Amino acid sequence: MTVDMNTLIEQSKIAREKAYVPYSKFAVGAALLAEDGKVYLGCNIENAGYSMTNCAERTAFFKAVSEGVTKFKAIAVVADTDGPCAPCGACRQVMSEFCDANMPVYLTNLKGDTQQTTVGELIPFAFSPEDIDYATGKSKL
Ligand SMILES: O=c1ccn([C@H]2C[C@H](O)[C@@H](CO)O2)c(=O)[nH]1
Ligand SMILES: [Zn+2]
Repeated sequence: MTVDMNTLIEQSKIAREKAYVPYSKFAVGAALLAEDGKVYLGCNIENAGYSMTNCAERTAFFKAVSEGVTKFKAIAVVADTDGPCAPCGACRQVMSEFCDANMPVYLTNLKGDTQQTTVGELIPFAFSPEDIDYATGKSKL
């Protein structure tokens, strides 16, 4: 069974319910569809040392990658925002590490506004693994 956009968005709302956000109270959920059809859920996890906070999107990616899953087909992100919730720069960089530029990203909110974009649109001209020359440790750019 393939997971469609609406199912992935519903899953992201379920993920959001687990958000640990005592400081910002801004709960975010993400649902990441892996190539094999499995969905990895992520929520944001805050910390009294604010900078240790992990976003919902990266939680989902790190759960999958830590289980050996590194290929993905789509991700949905949801928050209680006026417009569709946009991922931060750190999450865009992580997306660019593991996803093709044309991978769909569904940005949504609790009201149901949905904006479909792609990883490449969110992070054009990304620094990627191909930019590093591992023989010399220097950038190829
Ligand atoms: O796309 C986003 C944007 C923000 N946050 C989290 C980080 C922090 O916990 C809270 C406020 O920035 O929202 C996410 O999880 N994903
Ligand atoms: Zn983020």
